[in-house]
Amino acid sequence: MNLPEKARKLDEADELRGKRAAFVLDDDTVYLDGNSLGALPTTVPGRMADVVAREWGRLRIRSWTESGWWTAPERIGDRIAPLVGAAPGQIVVGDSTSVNVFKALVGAVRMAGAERDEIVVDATTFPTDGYIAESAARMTGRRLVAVEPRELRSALGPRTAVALVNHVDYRSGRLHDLPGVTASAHAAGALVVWDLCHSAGALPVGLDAHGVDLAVGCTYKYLNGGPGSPAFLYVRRDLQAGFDSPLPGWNSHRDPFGMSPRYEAADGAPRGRVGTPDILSMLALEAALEVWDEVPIEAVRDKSLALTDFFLECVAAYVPAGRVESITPARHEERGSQVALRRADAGEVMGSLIARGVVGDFRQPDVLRFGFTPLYVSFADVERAARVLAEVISTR
Ligand SMILES: Cc1ncc(COP(=O)(O)O)c(C=O)c1O
Ligand SMILES: Nc1c(O)cccc1C(=O)C[C@H](N)C(=O)O
Repeated sequence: MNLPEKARKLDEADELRGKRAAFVLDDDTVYLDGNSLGALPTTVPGRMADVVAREWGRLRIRSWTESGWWTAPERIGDRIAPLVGAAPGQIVVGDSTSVNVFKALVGAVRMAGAERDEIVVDATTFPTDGYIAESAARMTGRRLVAVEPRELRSALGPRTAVALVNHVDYRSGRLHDLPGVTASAHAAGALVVWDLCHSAGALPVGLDAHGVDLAVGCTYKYLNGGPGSPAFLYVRRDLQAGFDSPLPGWNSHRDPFGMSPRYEAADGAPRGRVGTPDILSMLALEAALEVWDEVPIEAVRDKSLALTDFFLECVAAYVPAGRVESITPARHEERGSQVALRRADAGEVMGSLIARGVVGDFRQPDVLRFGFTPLYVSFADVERAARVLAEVISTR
């Protein structure tokens, strides 16, 4: 069977194929950039029109209560919860991932105790996490220790307050061992904060099952919340009472409208809130999450692995050996939902791919990054992307 035929067969058998119609996409483009900005779900424009015209335009201030604006951060957190394996009441939506990394790290250091004087961060982290961790370490008088992911488990010890780890590496697509690293952190008496930006909505995370302490993630990638949609913060239920937020804004007060000069933290997930939520973005995200109704995250993972396997197969068949090198692990247990190919002229190659309708990312210094969003990427897309990649490379 040739590869286009194989793609057709795989698409016919794909139980998620109907979900593509739930997104605004054009058939001329193969969109492999959902790990940077997810596509627009068809549920969003109508909902936004209603939020603006009726809830804001006509109800105005009444919408904080009558339209459920005030409680949106917790309500939408509960909608994300099953996708990352969390029971309700532990996730709050708001702010950016960067801000939530700060809250989680400083909150964890405060819970860990004074004798634990190190913050460990994975050395390959997405830059914002590293920058924030450095600042959090300076502010809390801790030492920042950057460790290669494969050495993380042995680096955790009696001095570790908290480790901040990316679940999936944004550049290589490597999936880190969340159960193993979490268990090692706990064995060392330390806490762990996971950055789920590249795994939430792409694969099962199992936050509760693995006893994760705190986690953060963005919602504009695999959760399709839109540009700059708010991030989320998970604090495990039994840690919530001890979570002392470094940004105790009035929205996290036990009685915000009491307007008391004395701060008293709210119970539960709302303790992670800060100031007034970004309602328009937040409600766009809520509408976007409707596409997940009746979609098991396990089915998404199965298709994701099938898509990345098929892409690697097509690249191997179409691109002459030695012209690209995959830096994404071949083993399923170590692979997220993207494939990263290394080539010295990756920037120019990605430019040509985009000009031919295959949209991925270039990441410094030499990485072609292709993200596979199982809800709307087809096997035919995958075959076409690999074929166009081979054409572009053959001209260089
Ligand atoms: C792993 C990771 N963390 C954090 C961020 C950024 O977070 P923010 O929402 O603050 O821009 C990204 C992507 O932008 C990311 O890939
Ligand atoms: N957040 C982004 C943005 O505001 C503009 C462009 C790209 C992004 C991204 O999300 C980048 C992404 N985190 C990455 O893994 O490279």
